[in-house]
Amino acid sequence: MTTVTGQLPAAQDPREPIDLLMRDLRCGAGGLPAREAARRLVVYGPNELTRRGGRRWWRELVRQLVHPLAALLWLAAALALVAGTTALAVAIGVVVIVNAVFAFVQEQQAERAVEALAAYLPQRATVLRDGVRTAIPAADLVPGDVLMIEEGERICADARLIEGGVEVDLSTLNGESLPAYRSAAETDRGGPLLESRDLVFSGTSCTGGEATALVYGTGMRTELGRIAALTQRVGRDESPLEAQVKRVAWLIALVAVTAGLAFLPLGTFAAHLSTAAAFTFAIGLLVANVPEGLLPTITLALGMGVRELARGGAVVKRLSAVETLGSTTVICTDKTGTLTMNRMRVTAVWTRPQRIELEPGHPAPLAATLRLATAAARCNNAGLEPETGDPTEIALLHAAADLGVPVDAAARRRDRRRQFHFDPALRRMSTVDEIDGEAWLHAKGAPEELVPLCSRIAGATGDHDLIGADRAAVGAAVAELAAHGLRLLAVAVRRLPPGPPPERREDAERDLTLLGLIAMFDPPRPEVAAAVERCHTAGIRLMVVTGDHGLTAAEIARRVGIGTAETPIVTGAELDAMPEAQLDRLLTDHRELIFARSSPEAKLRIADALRAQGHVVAMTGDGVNDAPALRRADIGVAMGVAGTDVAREAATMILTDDNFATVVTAVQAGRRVYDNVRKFILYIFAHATPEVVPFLVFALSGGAVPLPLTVLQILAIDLGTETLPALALGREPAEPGLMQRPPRTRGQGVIQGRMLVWAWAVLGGVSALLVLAAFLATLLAGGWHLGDPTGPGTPLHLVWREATTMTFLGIVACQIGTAFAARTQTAPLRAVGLFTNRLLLWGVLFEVAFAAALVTVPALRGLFDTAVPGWDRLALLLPMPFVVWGADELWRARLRRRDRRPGR
Ligand SMILES: Nc1ncnc2c1ncn2[C@@H]1O[C@H](COP(=O)(O)OP(=O)(O)OP(=O)(O)O)[C@@H](O)[C@H]1O
Repeated sequence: MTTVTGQLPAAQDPREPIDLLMRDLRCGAGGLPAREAARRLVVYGPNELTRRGGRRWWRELVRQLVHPLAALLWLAAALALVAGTTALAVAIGVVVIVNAVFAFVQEQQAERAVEALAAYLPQRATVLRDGVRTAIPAADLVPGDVLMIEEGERICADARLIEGGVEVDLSTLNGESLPAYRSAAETDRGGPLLESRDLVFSGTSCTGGEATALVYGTGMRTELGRIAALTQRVGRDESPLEAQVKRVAWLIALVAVTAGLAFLPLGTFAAHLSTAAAFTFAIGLLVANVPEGLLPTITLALGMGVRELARGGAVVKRLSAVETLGSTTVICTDKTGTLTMNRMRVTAVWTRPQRIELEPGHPAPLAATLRLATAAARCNNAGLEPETGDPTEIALLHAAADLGVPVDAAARRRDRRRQFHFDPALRRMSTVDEIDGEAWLHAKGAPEELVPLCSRIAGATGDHDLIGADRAAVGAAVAELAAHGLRLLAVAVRRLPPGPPPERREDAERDLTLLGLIAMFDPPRPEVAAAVERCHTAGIRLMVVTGDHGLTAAEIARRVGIGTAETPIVTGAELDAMPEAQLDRLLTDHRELIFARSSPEAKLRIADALRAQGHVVAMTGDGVNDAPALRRADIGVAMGVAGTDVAREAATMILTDDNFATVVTAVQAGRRVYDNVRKFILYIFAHATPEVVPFLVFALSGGAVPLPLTVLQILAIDLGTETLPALALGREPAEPGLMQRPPRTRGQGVIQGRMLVWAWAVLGGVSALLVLAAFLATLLAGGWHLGDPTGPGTPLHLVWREATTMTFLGIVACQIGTAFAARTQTAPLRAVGLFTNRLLLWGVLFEVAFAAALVTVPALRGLFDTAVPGWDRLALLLPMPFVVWGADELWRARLRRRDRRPGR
């Protein structure tokens, strides 16, 4: 190994001859010593892109102050100023600013929730340190490191290949979608750096092959770092929910403006107000009804959803995913590692002369069995001390060791001459190994793939031609073992003719001698059965799409509750031959299906067919080839542990525990967040009726009934007392029955007719009646008669102030009832418990304190035209929340009865 001097490498040309580059980087092919790497890390800094911080947040804040709804409010403030009501103009100005700050904080929080996700998925890289393969966090890579690149990995630094060749997807750097081949054997001295055929770059991914490379640029000193200034911020897409709410917000703003304008003639001609007063009320109506706070509140709720999902093991990349998850109708899941634990154990070894169950005290293996175990240990890339590599191969090594066959990794590496990697499409791999001067091909793979390549089979007395009877025996063994849910591998060998080993796979993997079968068990994850059950009650369909044998998949699926004996098993070959119409029929006729021996293309086809039928599809995958299907599904789900970086990049959601149950939990969380958004929209909408009706009464009575509520009081409700309870509703726990109802249909709006009727007519209607009754009762009790003047200086002015205070406090009281009513959509409140949302209790306390301050603090009293009502009046307020909430309970009970009626 090269000794590293105390000096730091100077800037170098990555295309100079490799020995010069190594000299410049002061490193060798054996990698850096760990201590030198640590020192370089201090000097070069972590291998990360630094954010351009600075004044960005200012821009965000200003954006909140000038967005169209805020502009509308500014206009209202200007009009108020023109109308001579400076206090109102100032109040509106304050409202816009407070709102902007609020929205800014909410959006920042939501954004931070998404950004914090990176911590859940640390990128790792494999390097040689002190000559030993070591996995390190990608952030610790330094120039001079020797990096090992494998298929499916994201390349995390700029590097020069020193061995091997890889296909890389450079699309992040040059937008080119076709993979490029990069090889240590090529050299390019001139031309653009990105096109050099022996260089690979940070931010790209390896889609095939493997290579060793020398890192020369990390962090901001990479090609990606150079263009990072343009791409640093992850784009924030607007979710359909946000787009919908934005549309509704605009619609309501339009209604508010129209209502405000309509009030002008109504106020001046019907209520005989002065133009200035009519203006003031019109502005009040407008300000009260423009739902400027709605959107940031929804963004925050989605952001909180993202954070909560991440804690539960599901990292989503976009806010909108939370919402899509909630409407998932089909989950297409693979089997190994998702439904099962990916903890393989060989249970049986089958050869033509002997079948051994690998239990303690199993019989001594015959020569044929030992030969099979030896081949399986050769054609293997795993290690036992410590356990490294693919769980299938680790299990094979354990079995081989158990049968007394040597499994030493160093010896295996020493004898290996060539390897044909495991190809998920071919479902087999092979190695060429030199044993006692002879070259042998060792192959293992799915029996359907490997047996057709065999012309001979190992028997009790030596090898013989593979005849019909042997094929039948192998077929029977496969069927029998797979029906027990066992995963099967066939193992074969071939003695190669002298000379260099074949270059091409097809030339090597032929004329094989079948040694036998290995059966292994991969236990289902214990939590999966309950998750499957949850899917069943929630009306979510399940499809198993696996690379494994149909019978194995069907048995494992049956054990976790997916499918029955009648569930069709469709193999990859059958699917390939199936016309679209037949596939569509199959998907319509069966709620659950098993797609076995399926290819990544099959996944894509299934996802497309399901989506064309209107389904919202969540699809799991972990390989490089799964990326297109993951992109095409509504929710692509990649595995955080076993998945490749390429799959993770294509996915919308990454499971940090690879567990199917987590997908279901995420769907549940998605449903809950969506529900909660509806809850606070309901709550915010409900106040419109009790706020608008008093104005109408005033206007329609031609001013004979004095104004029951002032503009500033409306502002105090909408932008003061209600804010915290609305936010708290976004944190409601899941409502009972959340996973007992069918998924919502694609395109179903978040705001529906039934909900508006509920908000405006039921909750709002009852509230309006109550507050008007309290207002009129206070006026009448104070000696007022219809038409009596109540303006400043009149004898009844104080009575009117007391009465408006009652309207104001009445609305606050009713909204407390509404908040509790909004907590459930159909279930009775007792089913969720009164005290289960602590935040809401705090919100209500704030609401009461805020309202009390407006009524009791003398300075505020003057501004808001309030007065302290007597105890007898206050007592009128007490039942109000209960009446609103009670009316709502009755309404919900009616809905429950209707939904239960047969035929619904
Ligand atoms: N390391 C390996 N060497 C040779 N053959 C293998 C190896 N791993 C798997 N196979 C064979 O390829 C088949 C498909 O494996 P693949 O990994 O594509 O799917 P799977 O893990 O069985 O299922 P799923 O798609 O549900 O994760 C296996 O059933 C097995 O027969």
